[in-house]
Amino acid sequence: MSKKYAIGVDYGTESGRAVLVDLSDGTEVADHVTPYPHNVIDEKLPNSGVKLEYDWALQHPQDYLDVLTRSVPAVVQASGVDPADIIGLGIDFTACTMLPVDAQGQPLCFNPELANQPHSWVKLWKHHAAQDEANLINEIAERRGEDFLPRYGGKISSEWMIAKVWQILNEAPDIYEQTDRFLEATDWVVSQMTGASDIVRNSCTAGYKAIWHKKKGFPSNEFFKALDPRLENVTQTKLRGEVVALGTKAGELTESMAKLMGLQPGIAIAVGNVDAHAAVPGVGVVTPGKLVMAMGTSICHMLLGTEEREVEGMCGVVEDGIIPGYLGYEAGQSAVGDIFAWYVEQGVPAYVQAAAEQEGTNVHEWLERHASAYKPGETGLLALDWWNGNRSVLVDTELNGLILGYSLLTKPEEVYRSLLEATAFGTRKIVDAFHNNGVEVQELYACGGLPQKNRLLMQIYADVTNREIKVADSKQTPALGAAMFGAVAAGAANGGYDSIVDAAQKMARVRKDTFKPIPENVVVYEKLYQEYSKLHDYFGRGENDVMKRLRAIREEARH
Ligand SMILES: Nc1ncnc2c1ncn2[C@@H]1O[C@H](COP(=O)(O)OP(=O)(O)O)[C@@H](O)[C@H]1O
Ligand SMILES: O=C(CO)[C@@H](O)[C@@H](O)COP(=O)(O)O
Repeated sequence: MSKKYAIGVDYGTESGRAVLVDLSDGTEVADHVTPYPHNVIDEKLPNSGVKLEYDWALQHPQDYLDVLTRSVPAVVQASGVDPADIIGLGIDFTACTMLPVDAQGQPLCFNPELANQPHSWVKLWKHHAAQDEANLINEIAERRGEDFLPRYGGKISSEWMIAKVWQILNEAPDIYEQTDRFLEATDWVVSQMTGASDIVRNSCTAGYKAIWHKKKGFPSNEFFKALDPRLENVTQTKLRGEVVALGTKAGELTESMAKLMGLQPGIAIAVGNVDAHAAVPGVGVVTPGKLVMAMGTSICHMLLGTEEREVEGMCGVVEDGIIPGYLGYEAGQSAVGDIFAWYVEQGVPAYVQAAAEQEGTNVHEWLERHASAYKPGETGLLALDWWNGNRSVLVDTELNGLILGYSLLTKPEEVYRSLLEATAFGTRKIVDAFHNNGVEVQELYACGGLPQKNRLLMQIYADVTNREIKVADSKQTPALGAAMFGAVAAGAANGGYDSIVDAAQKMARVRKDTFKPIPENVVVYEKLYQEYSKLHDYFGRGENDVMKRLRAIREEARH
């Protein structure tokens, strides 16, 4: 039998990439990236120019289809593989990235009459403008003693489905009315490939992002009624749809999409998945004790467990949510690479840019090299990593960043180093929260763009957490994981696999080189972490709500 292949498509925040994978050993034969033509829409709507409010982050659904029709043919062509040997395709996505669709499954923003209404567009995961709704969801759920709250670390995030749906209802009831269903973008893109009129939802986003439970389903209608009487039946109406397990075949590729994607019609399309969750088998983790960090613009922390535990501020624990047979735990930091990008774009003096350019390197690399010359603690700086709020463990998007310890001698590379360290302290908070609450963390596994881009960052993470870090050998780990799920959807009988564990065992690899904690650094970072924790609690747990007061003053000033 000839070699068989699957394709994984990873939808990130700014681009989508396709990877064509050899199913015998996981070799990534070809990959191709399509930057989203409209990128993140956070200032004004395309065409109409309608201005967006603060904290909004939208996307254009056509950009997702462009990834399929540009990157997929590109990998098939570059690999020289016969499309007849490509047996399955899986996708993974940022989440909760959601959109309203009509009865035909078409995004409302495709309708020219609705395109000038911000609420008709895709809300990206980092759309944070539904915080008021999230606060009320939490208040009401707590008052009613809803048993789902502990599964989400005590708080439902404004990034998630219910808060976003409610924001649409509150601010654009007409759009809410015209919505047939609210879908995760990952499920919508799958439906576009399978042409299925009955759209299936994947258990991962349903569980982590829409408060769905394998045994209990969604929260009760009474709960939704208590939020808002207009939401009473939302789970039977606009959130309806069969919820199926990861690895399930959602359907088969349609003739028309096959033509556009350069594939054969009828191949297996797996149900959608989330980027971070797909990365777990992608890095070969199929057992507890190993925390996987998908490190990019943000970090998602993924961990398997055998018992349901309550962990402060975790994003969620979902049965079978990552690997069937285990409880999947997720936590996260909503900005990491994004913070470094902010500094490079907004904070670096011209002489650094000029020096980097002259040396033929990019500003990140220049800063990393110069920051590496410092010992832990030597900068005298300490930062709180809340440039995009705090996802875990405080679950509060209204917190902001802070850098302490500036002097007239402070150098840009010192600030950069303090930002790298701040994000490592944020990860340490998460590791401690799991480990101290009975969900063991023995080793760290890293994947995503950052481990390949910044060695200093990775060493700091090993030192701050005092744990060895293994790095994925794959450059595109979520896409590799997605391809594995595509192979599972196809099944062993067709040259794929019958379970994700089988697929991961054959196809995943980590690099030989690992990052090991350096004992003398660990000691200094322990001291700095204690200081970080004090600042974290002071500004983040209500002792001094100055960050929130500043926000309120800013809002007043803007209106
Ligand atoms: N050398 C570097 N060191 C640290 N961060 C970097 C470096 N180069 C780029 N970045 C950051 O990496 C992030 C992109 O990560 P990547 O994993 O490629 O994307 P995504 O999260 O969208 O999948 C950006 O936020 C960017 O600022
Ligand atoms: O929230 C999740 C997963 O639950 C991510 O999709 C979101 O943080 C975006 O991740 P990336 O920064 O694109 O890697």
